Amino acid sequence: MSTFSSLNCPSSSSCSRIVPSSASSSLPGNHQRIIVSSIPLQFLSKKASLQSPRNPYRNVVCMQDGVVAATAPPLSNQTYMKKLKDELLSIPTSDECKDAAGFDNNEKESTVSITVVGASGDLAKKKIFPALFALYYEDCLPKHFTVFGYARSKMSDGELRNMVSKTLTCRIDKRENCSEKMEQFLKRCFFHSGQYDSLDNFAELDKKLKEHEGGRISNRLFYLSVPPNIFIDAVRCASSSASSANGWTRVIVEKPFGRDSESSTALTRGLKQYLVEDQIFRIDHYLGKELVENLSVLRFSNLIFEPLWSRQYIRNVQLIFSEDFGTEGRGGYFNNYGIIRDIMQNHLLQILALFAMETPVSLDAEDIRNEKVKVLRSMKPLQLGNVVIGQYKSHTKGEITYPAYTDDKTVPKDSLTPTFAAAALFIDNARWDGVPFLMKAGKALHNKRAEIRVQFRHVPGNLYKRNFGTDLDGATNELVIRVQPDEAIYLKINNKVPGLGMRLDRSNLNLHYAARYAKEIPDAYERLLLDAIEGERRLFIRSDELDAAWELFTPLLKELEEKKIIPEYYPYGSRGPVGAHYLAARYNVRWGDLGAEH
Ligand SMILES: NC(=O)C1=CN([C@@H]2O[C@H](COP(=O)(O)OP(=O)(O)OC[C@H]3O[C@@H](n4cnc5c(N)ncnc54)[C@H](OP(=O)(O)O)[C@@H]3O)[C@@H](O)[C@H]2O)C=CC1
Ligand SMILES: O=C1O[C@H](COP(=O)(O)O)[C@@H](O)[C@H](O)[C@H]1O
Repeated sequence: MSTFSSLNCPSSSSCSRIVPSSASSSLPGNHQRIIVSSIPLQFLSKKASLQSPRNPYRNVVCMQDGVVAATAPPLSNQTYMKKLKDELLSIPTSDECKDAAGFDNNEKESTVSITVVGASGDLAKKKIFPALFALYYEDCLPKHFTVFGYARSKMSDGELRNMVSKTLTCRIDKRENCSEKMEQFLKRCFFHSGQYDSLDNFAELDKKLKEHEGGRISNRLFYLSVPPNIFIDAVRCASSSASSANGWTRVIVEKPFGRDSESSTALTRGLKQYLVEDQIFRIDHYLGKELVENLSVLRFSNLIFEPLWSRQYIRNVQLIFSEDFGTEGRGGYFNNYGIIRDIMQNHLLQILALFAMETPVSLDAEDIRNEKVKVLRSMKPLQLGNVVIGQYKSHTKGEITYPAYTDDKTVPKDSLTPTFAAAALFIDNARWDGVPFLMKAGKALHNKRAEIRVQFRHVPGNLYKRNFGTDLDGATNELVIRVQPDEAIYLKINNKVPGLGMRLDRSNLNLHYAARYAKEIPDAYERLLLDAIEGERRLFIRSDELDAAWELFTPLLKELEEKKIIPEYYPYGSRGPVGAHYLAARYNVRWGDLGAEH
């Protein structure tokens, strides 16, 4: 354990001398600041009156006796520790611990304005406003913040509030002051109607933002929740007419980031005419999901997994996404993209990269993203022969007839767009050579699920071989990380059935989140919005990652379209095309989600 303390500091802002020490010394106002590395937060926070709104990597706690402390994660390098120390020392010594926790030194003088561009749309209503409210409800937003909705639709502030209020919920419903909090939150929400390509309309927005900022340092976050063809216009106008003059300006960009390498490069080039890379936050909401974030913790903070994490012990890895509903309502968008672009090229590939990367130098965003890029660049572009595509067709079950994909009025009757795909990918590096990474994603299947399955090799010279019968594959260990629903991590092991005989069965060592943790899991958008406000880029996609991801998929996507490959049709609500089984069988793999007990 390394402990640091600040010595002889006349005031917090002039504090610059930090020496490693086993104990911290006092600061004016009976406050002390210590940074402790590699100590789980619960040991520090026993006496805590308030824990930082976030995050495991920058925990700042305020203790009742006035001690302000931060934990640094294991693996933190010197640069990270230095940054953390500087940050901690810049926290004002004030009795208002709350203000100090997690926010920057200028909290009292600065504001954050969040503008949701496309505020009248589906994503804004469904995800963005509710996530912002949840952050407010949890006291995670800075003291001075304003939310602006921006869209072409005409709406008054009251109408926006009315629209937003319909989708707000109190995630932690035991709190009594929920409706009061909603009222307070809605009072911070405003609307400005304007065109996405109008410098004047954004200048009007700027004027309104300034009125709310009241002369404080202004930090501005624009969330582009509009169709992709509008991204560049909106960024041009926001950056030219409504950038912050004295604080930061950041832009969250929603997927799709293009539809192939060329269009993605053009989009990046377009954005970079007006923004630098550090201002662009490309969101992939799967990176904000609790169990995806936990992947690195599981792997790098437990001795038992990392030594097994290679071709030596792992037979195959499966990344599975399924939804039990079709593209209802989004057919117009979906038909131009298809499931490979919608889910595989981003969500599943991001999970794969996190899963397979080498240990990063530190938990800094750049170190993690560097490792992810290396994985992506070590992969071979996908071959048509390693892919199966499908499309759902109508199916009648009892009284109910479920529609075919092409029954959607916004989808052409002869559409070949895949709503299902399975693929085998390979990473050409020393750790993963020859290990199939199988992906499967589909809409209108029999269940809704996202999971990672790791199937281990056979036990060499297994003494209990004869107890397993002929199905040796069925007896190998499997680690399942269920991202959703009903989050869980379980490991399938072989176990002796209690009794006088020697019968083995398969059991699960099961970490079931609902049973283990009382706290509800935050929505991915909450985590990502807070990260963007805090300038934490770890969970956002860097442009070179995006380029590498498109390079893997673009040749295949072109070939599918040029050759007009016909998808295998599967009934709505089924387990998908049988072709997916043949693809897996080619690599001696069985899909783990389709077994008798999974
Ligand atoms: N909805 C979802 O679940 C998800 C969406 N996304 C992405 O997020 C972004 C927003 O999605 P979503 O809210 O569904 O999109 P919408 O189609 O609902 O569009 C959002 C808003 O943009 C404006 N708009 C729509 N079409 C046009 C157009 N052709 N020209 C100008 N303005 C238009 C409309 O506002 P107005 O007319 O008032 O200006 C609309 O309310 C998209 O990039 C989408 O791909 C990503 C993941 C999931
Ligand atoms: O990005 C997308 O994700 C959703 C699934 O997200 P989830 O968090 O509900 O699992 C998917 O329905 C949509 O097609 C896709 O664009």
